[in-house]
Amino acid sequence: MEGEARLVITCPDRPGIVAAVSGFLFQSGANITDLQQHSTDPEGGTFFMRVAFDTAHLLLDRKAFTERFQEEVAGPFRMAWRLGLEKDRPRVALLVSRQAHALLELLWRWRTGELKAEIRLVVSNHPDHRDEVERFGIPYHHVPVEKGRKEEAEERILALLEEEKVELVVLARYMQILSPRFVERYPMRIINIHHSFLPAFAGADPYRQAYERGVKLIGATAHYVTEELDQGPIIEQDVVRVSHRHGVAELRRLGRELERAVLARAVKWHLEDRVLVHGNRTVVFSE
Ligand SMILES: Nc1nc2c(c(=O)[nH]1)N[C@@H](CN(C=O)c1ccc(C(=O)N[C@@H](CCC(=O)O)C(=O)O)cc1)CN2
Repeated sequence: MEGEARLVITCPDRPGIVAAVSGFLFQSGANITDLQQHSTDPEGGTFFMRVAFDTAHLLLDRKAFTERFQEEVAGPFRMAWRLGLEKDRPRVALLVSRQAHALLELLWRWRTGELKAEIRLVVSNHPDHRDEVERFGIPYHHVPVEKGRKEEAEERILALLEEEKVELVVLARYMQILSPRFVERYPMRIINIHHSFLPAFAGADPYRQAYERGVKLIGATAHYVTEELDQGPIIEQDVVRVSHRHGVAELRRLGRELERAVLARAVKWHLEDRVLVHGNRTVVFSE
């Protein structure tokens, strides 16, 4: 629904949370269209909820709604929460290196309206994809990463992200390890597609690792980026069967299909406020 709002909540589990939230929304004249919840342990665990509702009334006074919710519900239940509106368009940057399949998948899904975001720029350490990106009407910034001068390159990228007030960074096969300084600027707001079924084959060239191991499944993993390479909270994964008949090139071809779909689903769910992080795990509320 174009006019939908969603409250996303994390709090200590206890009786009465759903009643308090749904009661508040009822009193506010809102009609709940979807409500999903999860508790890590009803006896003193952590409670997660995503409730979607119409916003006809909310558009009248978003400030008053949020102030009242904080005072009447979030404060008493010690909730961490956020309010997202379907009409919001988070500002997104896409980073890419040589391989463009994941980038182009995101651009196509953005163009068709599936990804409800404002893609403000594409940044790459290679010049290869300028023409394709500019055909989508999106600025392309080539920021080469010279050996031993990664910090300078990151400074340039961070300046571009800040200038565009970027809220989400997507690594669409961007093959540079981000420094702790970069990562801490965007906590749980950098999504990477790793080309293996993590935790198997973290690091570089996972398809060759998979071939040499003789696996019968290969996969792709979309995760939030943390300082530790490929260790961040997993958002989405998928696999495909392979066999002795597949060489490394064929594994890469089959893997690219997975990478495109897995990253697109992860970005879509993040944009729709469906992903909550708890430690190094995620709670993902389904479509
Ligand atoms: N801080 C983080 N940065 C990045 C992560 C991450 O999880 N944390 N994921 C990677 C993506 N990636 C695998 O999915 C990956 C990218 C790059 C490398 C790597 O060894 N890069 C070398 C340079 C290689 C080159 O120049 O071609 C390096 O950065 O020194 C390993 C894994 C993205 N960043």
